[in-house]
Amino acid sequence: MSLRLQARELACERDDRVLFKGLDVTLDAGEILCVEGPNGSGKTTLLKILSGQLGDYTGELHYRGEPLRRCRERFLANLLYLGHSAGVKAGLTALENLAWYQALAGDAFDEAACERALEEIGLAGFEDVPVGKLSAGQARRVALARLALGYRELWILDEPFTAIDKHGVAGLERRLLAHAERGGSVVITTHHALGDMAGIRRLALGEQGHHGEAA
Ligand SMILES: Nc1ncnc2c1ncn2[C@@H]1O[C@H](COP(=O)(O)OP(=O)(O)OP(=O)(O)O)[C@@H](O)[C@H]1O
Repeated sequence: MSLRLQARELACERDDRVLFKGLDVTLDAGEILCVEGPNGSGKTTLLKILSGQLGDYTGELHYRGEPLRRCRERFLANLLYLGHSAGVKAGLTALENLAWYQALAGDAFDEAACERALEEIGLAGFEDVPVGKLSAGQARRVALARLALGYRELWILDEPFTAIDKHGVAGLERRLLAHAERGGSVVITTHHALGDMAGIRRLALGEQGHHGEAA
């Protein structure tokens, strides 16, 4: 398995409070890492650091053995980051949102692929509905449809299960496993208890000791 993402001695403070320090994270191809911890323990902050969105931390971050700052473009081309909020445009339809994502990623608009992604995520028939008129769970599903749009080897997903029903959660868990099986990697935070996902690694932040990594 090739080493994909490696963080060494990461430390981050907010308002003079240490969120974590001495944190080592490694993520190989085919691995799923679940970052756990109570509210405010730094999960979102860590995911933002790992996805190259924050600079105010100390420690080292490497992607495929190279310092991230030296290969940022290649790293971003291989990354799919889904943030805490659904991050969808309320004034655009479900289909237009996916077209927008594709354009942002520098991909050509592929209407058939977008429709397929929406169907896979349970939104067949809602393609032309403005996202502002969808339910919270449906809007989240529009964001999640990006997981089926093109291939990115690294997924960093912040609370992707928010507002998703039981059936949708099971489908998303299957999608994560399938991604790992084909060599993709995932870093995920969730307050949702993940189902029986063999091989998942866990990283505990917060009260368990802010830098303990469990197998
Ligand atoms: N830009 C910022 N400026 C100041 N403090 C911040 C900033 N971003 C986050 N924090 C603080 O850092 C702490 C960790 O926030 P973070 O969002 O990483 O926690 P979390 O573990 O993801 O929480 P939750 O489970 O509630 O989503 C919080 O106390 C938050 O107020």
